[in-house]
Amino acid sequence: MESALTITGAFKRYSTNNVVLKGLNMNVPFGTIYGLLGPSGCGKTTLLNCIVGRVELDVGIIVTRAKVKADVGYMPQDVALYSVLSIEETFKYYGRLYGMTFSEIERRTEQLVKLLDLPSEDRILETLSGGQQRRVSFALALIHDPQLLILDEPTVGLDPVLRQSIWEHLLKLASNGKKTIIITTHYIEEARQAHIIGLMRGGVLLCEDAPTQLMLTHNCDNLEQVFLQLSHKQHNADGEEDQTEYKSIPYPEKPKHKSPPSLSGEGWFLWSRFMAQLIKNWYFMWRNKAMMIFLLGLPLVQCTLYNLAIGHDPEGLNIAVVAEELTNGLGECVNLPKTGCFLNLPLSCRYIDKIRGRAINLVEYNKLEDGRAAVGLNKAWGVLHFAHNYSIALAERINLTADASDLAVELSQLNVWMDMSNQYIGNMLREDLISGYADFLQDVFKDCGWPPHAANIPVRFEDPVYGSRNPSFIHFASPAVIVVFMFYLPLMFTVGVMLYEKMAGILERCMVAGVTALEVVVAHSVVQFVVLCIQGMLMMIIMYQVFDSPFVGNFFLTSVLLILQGLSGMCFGFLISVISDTMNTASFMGIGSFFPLCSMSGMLWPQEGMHTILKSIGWLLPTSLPTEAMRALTARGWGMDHKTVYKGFISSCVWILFFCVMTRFVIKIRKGLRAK
Ligand SMILES: Nc1ncnc2c1ncn2[C@@H]1O[C@H](COP(=O)(O)OP(=O)(O)OP(=O)(O)O)[C@@H](O)[C@H]1O
Repeated sequence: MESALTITGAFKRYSTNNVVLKGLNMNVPFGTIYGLLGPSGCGKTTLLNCIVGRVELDVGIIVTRAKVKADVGYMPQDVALYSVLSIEETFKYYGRLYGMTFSEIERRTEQLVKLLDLPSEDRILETLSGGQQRRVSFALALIHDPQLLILDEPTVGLDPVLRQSIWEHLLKLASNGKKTIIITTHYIEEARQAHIIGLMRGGVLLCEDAPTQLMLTHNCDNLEQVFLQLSHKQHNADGEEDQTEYKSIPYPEKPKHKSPPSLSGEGWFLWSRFMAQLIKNWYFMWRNKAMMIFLLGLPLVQCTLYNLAIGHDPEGLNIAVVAEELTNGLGECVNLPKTGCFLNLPLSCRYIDKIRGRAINLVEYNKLEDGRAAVGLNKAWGVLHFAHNYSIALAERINLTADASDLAVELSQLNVWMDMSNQYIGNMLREDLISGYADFLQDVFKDCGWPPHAANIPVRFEDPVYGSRNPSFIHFASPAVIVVFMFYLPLMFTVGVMLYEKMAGILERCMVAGVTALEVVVAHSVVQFVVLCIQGMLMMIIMYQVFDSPFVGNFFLTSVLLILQGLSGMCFGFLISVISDTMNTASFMGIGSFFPLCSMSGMLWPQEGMHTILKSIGWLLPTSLPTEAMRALTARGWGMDHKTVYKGFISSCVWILFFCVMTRFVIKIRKGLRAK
């Protein structure tokens, strides 16, 4: 009888102590149903995985009439389908993968829904029972009418009537359609309907023959007894010379003749398969509306929160005031003139008036000890102390300048004790108190007819070359915030989607159907590109239109830089997805990389202020140079001819390349490890 598939001398192990296939030989005649029977863990699934190319044999040869992956219909043990897609969408996706037209898919869907008693086509897979999901999975193996069907326990958990109708259909396929079917099942009696039975135990096939012939040869009434008899023989075979056929062959010392994959794909990139991937991605996003809203809403919310929460000067900060020269306290100030050259009146009132504002809230204390205690108890951020004849001493200091007495210099001093435990608040208050003093003194000089500038230190800050006179932290950090978000949002999306497909076995199932890694990556990149363009646009609108961060640069160049940054994050996502096998590992990698990237990329603090060693490597990080380039583009309006700008672009491109090469490298290493 002509062979549809032969396996010779197959060995496969997952580790040195876990040899699963031990020199297995198998012959599946053309146009038959081959029932592969064996106890749990004997290696049936591993064998089927080797046939469809999910797993590589270490040693051995697989020869099959099926030449390309599309000639095979495969139903894995796990459902491995997109649970958020409907039955119809799933059929369309797989149909398109196999190059079927939409009308062919429709016709076939109708037949299969009837045959397998599937629920309505618009039902979402996750709403189906386990048995219904398995039937959808089975239908997908049949959808393109393949010549070789590999079915891993297709009838488990099904109603006996349905099981019978499935077997009848398989028999029809084998006899009328000349299809070859390899099927594993736990129901031994059900397997009697197969044309050939292969009894597998301990990584070898104990025998393969027609079920009736098997029972006849071994003089048994049923297959169960045959299996028991053969299992005993295999168990006792070790010591007996004449029963070598049951012995498992030791794993070869140096596995050498690895056979090439028995099934080839149809090229690295097929437009129809790529389009099928795109359609599936669209269905996936459409069904995951909550995820998409989150992905597009997150940059909006994050940028808005960032602008509302960060960078604004604190307000309502208490400052204690002890003015010994005011016998009736600060209330005295109300009746004093706010302007004019009255050096004999308490000048502390005019200064206090200058600093009183939104940021500073003045709280009066009678004694210096009380004021200082208030700072100690965190009731005030600082205490201002005016001596009892502060104004007289200050007037003497102004009038006599160089001839003023030491006592006058001492008493004209405004003493301040600050709580500097909070760097930003401490520095801001200090700056306000000093600039307020300069303003107050200038006013006095002006009112007395003296040149106001003489009250200042002789340094004049002209209009800044770049930026504003009062730059804010928010303007410093916003380019970095956009760059970091543009890196991490695609990373999250890519890792989420890729790991979901990988962990559910969906990716492998698609690859068995012929999809290539290139098609998966390109289809994902197209979707990701659209998503990241929208995300980037939203962030730019929030940052530069709604909240008015300075933007004096070239919009096109800035957009290109952000897109490159997004692609770099996506490629990092690919790398994390191939390294990690679980969401936990991926989360650790994502979170673990987030903080070093934020702290060392100049987002929170200028790189110039970092430790020398960190400074020498910090610029290498994927967000460092692009952040500087973004600042140069948006705040300085520099172009591509400037080093800071083009270095940002080069950095993003190099990181994209690096992540891609590393991803390829990790895939290769992991493949090598699996093969060992
Ligand atoms: N990816 C893997 N890594 C390591 N060991 C594996 C892997 N896959 C399978 N094994 C081991 O190989 C052996 C055979 O597993 P396999 O799934 O092929 O058996 P099976 O006959 O299909 O069992 P069942 O009928 O329960 O599905 C088992 O001991 C299993 O633990």
